[in-house]
Amino acid sequence: MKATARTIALDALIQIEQGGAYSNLTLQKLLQKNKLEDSRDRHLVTELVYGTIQHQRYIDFLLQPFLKKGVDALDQWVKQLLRVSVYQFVKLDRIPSHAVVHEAVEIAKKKGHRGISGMVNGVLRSFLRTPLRSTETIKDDVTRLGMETSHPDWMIKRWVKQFGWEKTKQLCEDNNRPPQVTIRTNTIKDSRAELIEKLQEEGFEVKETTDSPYGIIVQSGGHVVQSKWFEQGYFTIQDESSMLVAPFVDPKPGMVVLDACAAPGGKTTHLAEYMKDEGSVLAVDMHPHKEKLIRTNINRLGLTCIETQTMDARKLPDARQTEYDRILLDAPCSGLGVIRRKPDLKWKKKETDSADIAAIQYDLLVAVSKLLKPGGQLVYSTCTLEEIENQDVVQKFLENEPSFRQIEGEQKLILPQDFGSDGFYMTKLERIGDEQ
Ligand SMILES: C[S@@+](CC[C@H](N)C(=O)[O-])C[C@H]1O[C@@H](n2cnc3c(N)ncnc32)[C@H](O)[C@@H]1O
Repeated sequence: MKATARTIALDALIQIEQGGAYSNLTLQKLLQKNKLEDSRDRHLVTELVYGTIQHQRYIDFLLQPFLKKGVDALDQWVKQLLRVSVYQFVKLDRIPSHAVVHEAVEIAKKKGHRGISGMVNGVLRSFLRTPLRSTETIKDDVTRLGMETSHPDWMIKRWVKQFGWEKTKQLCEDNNRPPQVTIRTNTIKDSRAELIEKLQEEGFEVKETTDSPYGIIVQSGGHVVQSKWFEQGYFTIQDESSMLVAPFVDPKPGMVVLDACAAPGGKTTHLAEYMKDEGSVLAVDMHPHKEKLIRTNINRLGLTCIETQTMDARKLPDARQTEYDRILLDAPCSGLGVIRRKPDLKWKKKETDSADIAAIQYDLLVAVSKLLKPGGQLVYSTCTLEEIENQDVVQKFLENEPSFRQIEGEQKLILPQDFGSDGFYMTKLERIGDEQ
């Protein structure tokens, strides 16, 4: 079967649900393998995959009455084919319904037998003849919000406890909006204002970010990695929340800095740029292939003060005698602040995952804290919103490590709705100096 936008989207949806890889990586791989000529087709694949996963729970709710044994009893590919078709019916105005049905039936004929294509045809046509099922009959507020915005109940309940109802509702709605494309100026090479001019000359429509003085929002003009200034190291693609971390760590030129969980190096390279490439930054990550990603970024940006190492950061105190002025622990986490970029997290993560990863985060924090100079500062950050992985980890650490204190006022929790960037947590700890 010749690959089309819809068959590629279907393959991606099947692989994402069955396999371990996250949506962004699977999609990237499939788009690279099947080279679609037309950029509109590439956009359509992305839209179909993200949209279907984003609205999965709602789509299944709408489909349920048309399936005798329910959505989950279907073969994986039939389930995804029905889901992606319903997504187009209810969320995309520009594709005529008869075209959606026709394409789905053609795919079903090629992939299955006549019975299946007949069933797909029947379900989709009945769906179109019937008024949309209403969520108003769902009595429980959490389940109704979960159904309407497609989030699991447990996630909503936890957020309601942390943020209250209104913020949670907004958060769920914002998680289904596409994130902005933002880039960070490499200040070693250029100023933000000059980079803006360069990009405008290339035809990109851009504007400054509001919270980071280094960020640029790319509104249109194509894929910004195709700009010649990307290849020449003038910028890094990075979300605005992540751009706030290096200034929060605030390392001075000449300092000795550790970035303990560094790949792919978005924050490491910002730390080096912030230090005017003077001093030293050690970038550690557990996985060898990820160390290579950091190196690629360092080379592209033309930075010289960074050393990289593959290692489990929990073993660093045995491996290194150095004492650091600043440490960044941008810890592995459940990632629930970046659902806009990886909507499948909603379906892949389990309620107990945060507690499991919190144990690793705590061990990492204890280990790297041993390498901090007295008077030095350590930033703990994650791209999740969960208290268990953020405030609770820090609290437990402070209770067990009396030589550390949390610097007053130096704790930020950013929600996607705050200024349109990823959900993020960061806080600053200090090792109390010898004289105190
Ligand atoms: C949140 S990501 C870091 C993102 C990075 N700071 C950036 O801004 O580009 C967490 C990283 O921690 C790494 N990691 C997980 N466990 C680790 C460990 N025990 N030691 C070192 N790195 C670890 C993962 O491979 C992953 O690359």
